[in-house]
Amino acid sequence: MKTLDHWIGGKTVEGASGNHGPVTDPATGAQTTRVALASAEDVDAAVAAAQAAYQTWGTSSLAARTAVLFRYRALLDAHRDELAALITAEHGKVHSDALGEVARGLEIVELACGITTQLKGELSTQVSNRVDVAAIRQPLGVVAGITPFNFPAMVPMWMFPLAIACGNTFVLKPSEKDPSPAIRLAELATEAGLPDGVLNVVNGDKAAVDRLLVHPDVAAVSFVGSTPIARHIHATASAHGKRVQALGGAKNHMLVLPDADLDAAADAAVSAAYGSAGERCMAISAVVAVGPVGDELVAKIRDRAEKIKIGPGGDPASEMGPLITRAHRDKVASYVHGAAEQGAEVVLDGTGFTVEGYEDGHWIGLSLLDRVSTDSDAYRDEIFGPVLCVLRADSYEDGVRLINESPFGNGTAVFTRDGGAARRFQLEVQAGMVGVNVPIPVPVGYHSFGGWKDSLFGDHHIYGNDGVHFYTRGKVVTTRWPNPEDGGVDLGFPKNH
Ligand SMILES: NC(=O)c1ccc[n+]([C@@H]2O[C@H](COP(=O)([O-])OP(=O)(O)OC[C@H]3O[C@@H](n4cnc5c(N)ncnc54)[C@H](O)[C@@H]3O)[C@@H](O)[C@H]2O)c1
Repeated sequence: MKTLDHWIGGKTVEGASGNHGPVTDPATGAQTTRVALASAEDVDAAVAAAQAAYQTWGTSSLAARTAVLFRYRALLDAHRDELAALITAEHGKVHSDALGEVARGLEIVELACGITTQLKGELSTQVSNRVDVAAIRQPLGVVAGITPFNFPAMVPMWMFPLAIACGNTFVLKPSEKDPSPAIRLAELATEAGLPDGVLNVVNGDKAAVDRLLVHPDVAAVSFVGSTPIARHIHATASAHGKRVQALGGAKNHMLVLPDADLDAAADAAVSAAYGSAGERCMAISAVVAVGPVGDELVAKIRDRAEKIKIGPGGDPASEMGPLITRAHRDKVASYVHGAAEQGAEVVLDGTGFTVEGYEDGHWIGLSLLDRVSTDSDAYRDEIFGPVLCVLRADSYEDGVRLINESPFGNGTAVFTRDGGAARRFQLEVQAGMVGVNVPIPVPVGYHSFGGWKDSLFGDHHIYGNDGVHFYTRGKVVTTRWPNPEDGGVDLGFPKNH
């Protein structure tokens, strides 16, 4: 069995606590790895390494940082398959989804290479009185990143490449359920020439996070995970004077208007609801069908969903893998059973499903629930599994009201051919990311990623321009140059200008 330790100061470090937790292969249910669970002492060692590295990295040139990031990008590119295999082995998602995850993470590394241009600052020269005003952005120091299990490579890559491009050093605490990709990302960063201590990984659970949140040398915390933990992280780290961005959970809706292309809407609903077994913060988990199209849409979704092949992520024939843990699988199943008791029509029931030869895996099939009550737990809670709820609305207004009543506000989409309705939806819906005729509106390019309401605590979305602002702070330097007789330059404008 593999043992996974911490990565501190550019090398593997065994935990002082000696405590370990299990990592299982979700397809077999068998433990494959024992992962170190950090004590406060281990966290302190990682923060100390990051703080020491910051003394030089924080003032290194933008060109030097960018050069490392370019080399890192090339190394990651060469290790796509290896990283994807690590993801599949511990998370369970199918290899093609794991490759897609690595590709998305790589995009952010590329953005980090380019985004350092935003750090060049602005200068305004008030030549008349020999005053220069320079607005610059500087790094914060040591940043802690705490990440969820569902994108064990991509979410860390949303954070540390940009944070270190901005001159910070980083301590990452990945999910204890699938920690190997994060350790590999750190090893490759060292191989690319990142100085020791700039990126550190402490493995562990709540105890490690508790220490990071109060550590006096941690300047900022980036968190991605569930809403209750995001709320707690934001409150605790803020109370200890840290800058915090905490992205939470979601219940993403898709509004299907009567004029929509129903085949396109059904394709989108199926890929967005059941892709990666629904373990995505951008998964569509509620479709709101407006007017008479509901029955036809449900039939189209059912026909497509029934064809999805479920199996081990490493099998190229599999289109959907298992869930992360057995306990999570059982919880998802209980939502399906509860919805039926609370009046939903169960069109597809994925509970009780198993894969021959892999009976101990964390399997569940696809569930499709129609006419779900807005009071039911299946509708109100984030299920984070392959369960799609369908609701009916009488009108566009009725549908948008329903969506806006959700406490979550991560992503949402509308399917329609009516440009006016689409535009109205973009403006009226309460969510951080909105799609028109697209299943999952994940921003790319220099745009940032983040939600509204209970899907985000803190002011900044992640990566993109918001990321640069989060990982830096502004400083304005005003300089009055000496009098001409002291060697200054006076271009002859009135002295009182
Ligand atoms: N908004 C987004 O961009 C986004 C992206 C991906 C995942 N998510 C959300 O993440 C969740 C799934 O991931 P998860 O189950 O790993 O989330 P989680 O909240 O259980 O765990 C996230 C991280 O917090 C740590 N943690 C857990 N409990 C803690 C506690 N009590 N105190 C301190 N730290 C604690 C975990 O070790 C992990 O590193 C879903 O809710 C999903 O929507 C959100």
